Amino acid sequence: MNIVMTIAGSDSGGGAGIQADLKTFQELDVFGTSVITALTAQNTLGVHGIFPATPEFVEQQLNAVLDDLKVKALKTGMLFSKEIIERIAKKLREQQIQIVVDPVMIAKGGHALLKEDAVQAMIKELIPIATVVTPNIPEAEAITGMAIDTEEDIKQAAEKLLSIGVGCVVMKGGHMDEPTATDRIYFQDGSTFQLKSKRIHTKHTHGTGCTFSAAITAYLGRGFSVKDSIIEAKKYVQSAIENPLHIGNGHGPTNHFAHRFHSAEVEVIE
Ligand SMILES: Nc1ncnc2c1ncn2[C@@H]1O[C@H](COP(=O)(O)OP(=O)(O)OP(=O)(O)O)[C@@H](O)[C@H]1O
Ligand SMILES: Cc1ncc(COP(=O)(O)O)c(N)n1
Repeated sequence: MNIVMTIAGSDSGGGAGIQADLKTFQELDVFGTSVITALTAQNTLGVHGIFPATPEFVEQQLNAVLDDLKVKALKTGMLFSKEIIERIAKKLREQQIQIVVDPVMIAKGGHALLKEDAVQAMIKELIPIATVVTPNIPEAEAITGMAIDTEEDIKQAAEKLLSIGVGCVVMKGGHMDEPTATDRIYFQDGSTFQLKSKRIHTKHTHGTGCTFSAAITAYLGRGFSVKDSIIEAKKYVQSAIENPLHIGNGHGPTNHFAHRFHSAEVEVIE
């Protein structure tokens, strides 16, 4: 059995964070373990409160899992503070685990999930040891300090991220004003490709980023290449967005059952 891990925040509403990650892991046939950085009181309408774990307790969870279980790949999501990032990075530097960093900063409803002073710690400590980083456009802007409006801006921002040391950058296009949902992928060796799918006009996109990065992690844990993991993860998230569950009164969650009966079309452009 392939074991993977998520280091993220809990979403009581079940749509994002740890809950989205573990559902994705289960659906994609890997054994999911978790390190919870913070509890959020949250539903599809927004975040009502955050109760962070102490950095010491985050480290205790991480040690408990890693001392016993052979984790092949892991993802990080909501990390909340610089102290938590520093603890996690110190431990992960000693491990041989493929790391997917989803640099979660702000929830769909606008609530901050990462303290402002933690962005620098993410850049210095975590991104350099990551296999893949998956920023959306606002996150890429916060990390690189540049405004991103055009395709050329996306390429330049990706190059800045690669210069920090990460192996592969997935610039997610969910926030771009484009008729398709296009993700642009850049590798250290200069190779690049795009993943294009139909843009779904829906408000039910709570947890799309979490689901996508968890799916990449699941496929890495199963031994897929980085490129194939990203392609398969895009298919999983596309079918989860195309078949919304229509639950809750706000931004409803992605549908983790969808891939069982619906295979989504994703165009790979080399
Ligand atoms: N409306 C949409 N239709 C189709 N695909 C979408 C749509 N919105 C986002 N995606 C896809 O979902 C994945 C996640 O991208 P997105 O930009 O939503 O991440 P995110 O903003 O980090 O998500 P979250 O807000 O959940 O953290 C990407 O593959 C993106 O292309
Ligand atoms: C615990 C947690 N982690 C991540 C997100 C981001 O997801 P979204 O941007 O869809 O709100 C969230 N809302 N809550």
